[in-house]
Amino acid sequence: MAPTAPSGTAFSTGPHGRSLIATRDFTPGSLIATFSSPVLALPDGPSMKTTCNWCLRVGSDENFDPVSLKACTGCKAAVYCGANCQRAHWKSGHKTECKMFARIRETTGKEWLPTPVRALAQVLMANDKATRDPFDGEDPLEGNVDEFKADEQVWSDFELQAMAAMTYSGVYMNEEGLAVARKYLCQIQTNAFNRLDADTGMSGIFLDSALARVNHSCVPNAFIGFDKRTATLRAERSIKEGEEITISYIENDKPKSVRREGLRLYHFECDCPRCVGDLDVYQVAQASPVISLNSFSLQPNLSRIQEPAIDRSGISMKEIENICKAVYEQTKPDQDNSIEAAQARWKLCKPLVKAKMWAVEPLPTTILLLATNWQGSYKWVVYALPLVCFLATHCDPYKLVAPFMSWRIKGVMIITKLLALTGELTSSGELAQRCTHEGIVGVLAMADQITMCQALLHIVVYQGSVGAAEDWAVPKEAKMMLKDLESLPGRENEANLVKAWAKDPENPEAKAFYENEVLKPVNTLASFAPEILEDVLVHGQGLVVRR
Ligand SMILES: C[S@@+](CC[C@H](N)C(=O)[O-])C[C@H]1O[C@@H](n2cnc3c(N)ncnc32)[C@H](O)[C@@H]1O
Repeated sequence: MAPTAPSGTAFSTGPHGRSLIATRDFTPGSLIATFSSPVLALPDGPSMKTTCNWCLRVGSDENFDPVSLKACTGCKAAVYCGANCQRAHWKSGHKTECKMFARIRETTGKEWLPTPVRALAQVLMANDKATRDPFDGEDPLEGNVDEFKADEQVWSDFELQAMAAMTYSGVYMNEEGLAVARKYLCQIQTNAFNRLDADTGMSGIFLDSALARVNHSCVPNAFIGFDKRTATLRAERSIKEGEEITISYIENDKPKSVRREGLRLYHFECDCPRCVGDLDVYQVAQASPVISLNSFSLQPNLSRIQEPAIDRSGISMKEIENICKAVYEQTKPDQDNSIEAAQARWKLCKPLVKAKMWAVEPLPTTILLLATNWQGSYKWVVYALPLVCFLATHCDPYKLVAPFMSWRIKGVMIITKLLALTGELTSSGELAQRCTHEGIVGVLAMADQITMCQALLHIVVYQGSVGAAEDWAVPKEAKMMLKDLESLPGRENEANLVKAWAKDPENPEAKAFYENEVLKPVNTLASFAPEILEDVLVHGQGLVVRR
């Protein structure tokens, strides 16, 4: 049973092997296809107890829409958000997997398996065509087996994983069986997507044999989103009929050597324009065909994206690569977001700071980690606001030019939530006690923070409607917050002005209103970020009072 190409697309073959091409035009943000019957869809091993093992919803309290999870009474290892999911998983293979997990607990005391081992065990134990054909059928998944074989370390890791999966699943072990199991692991590694949950950061793997035909580019024209057991493929920019559809398999805003390392297990040398020209994020952004979509965003000044205020003269791509390497060596494996770690990273990033190349990694991640740290701190939370305003105006629009990308939408939502907090602190008179930065206190005292929140929520709702799944939690939450704010008594006038702007943002009056009431305070707050970072990360003595 070979996979079929979704409507609006066709399979083809080209220089990068089999591929998916568009058979009609797609506009930026539009849905190309959904993939709801994956061959494999499972949470990462350690997340097995916190994620529904069928629909992959996360049961965390931090979620906007939390779910309670119940363990399977047989193995107690898999958990589900309801009886329907449990039944569906049972029918699709948990019946045999359940016995396997019970055996594992008896013999090892463990309640989960490493993700590739569990995925492989599921394939080995499956006896349905839908699961076996993608691996063994007429038109099997690419596995790059010979290339994997040439990598001694990976090949011996695969041997261990294959033996574990064969032992746990009770599949008879011999040399031939081991070779087959290793081939399956190569196919899983080559074709399964890391299913990152946009809201919780939890991950797992997702393998669909039609989606697996999509090749990689570091300047892709499409992107994948995940929602429960469904993957959605959307256009990141306009795609014309006949054009190959590409996605990025890795974080494509990193320097070339880091991208290469990320692609190592896919066994090809990327020949996209970003790699061939060794372009940085600013150069890629400058050439982006979706710059104009930013007119309804926090960076509506399109010339800032076309001609960024950076000074590339004092820093080479080689130096950027070296900074990246040094920072990653320091932070791996568990991205430490302490002040001390940020100070060490900041020191390494100094040439990027000097060049004002704020959007070049690892600078934005360094700022983000600090902002995330501060958001959870009573003492520092107010100072997180200038940092997230800075990220949304000076980093994100260059890293991801399309304003409907989930990362950009989330950045705007974080600003909104921090403004909701500072708004309360301002009206209770507490802000000046919580924040010694006179500039921040002054801007917030002058600003109408409710109006700012309303405008930002409109951006979240609109951009969410362009490029996200209808029931993605972030725009859903934004809609509810917007409704609450719009019903505040005595603010009808302000609410109407925001609504008029959201309806017709190009209207000169509406534009002036947005610039004065929203962009000006956001940009002023953002302008404090470099000095705050310098105070904390270089002088390390807390913040000095600034006007
Ligand atoms: C998920 S598969 C994509 C479909 C694949 N081309 C096929 O024929 O099945 C990933 C593999 O496709 C190939 N591939 C993907 N993107 C590529 C690119 N930009 N250049 C060369 N090969 C690529 C590599 O062999 C990679 O390991």
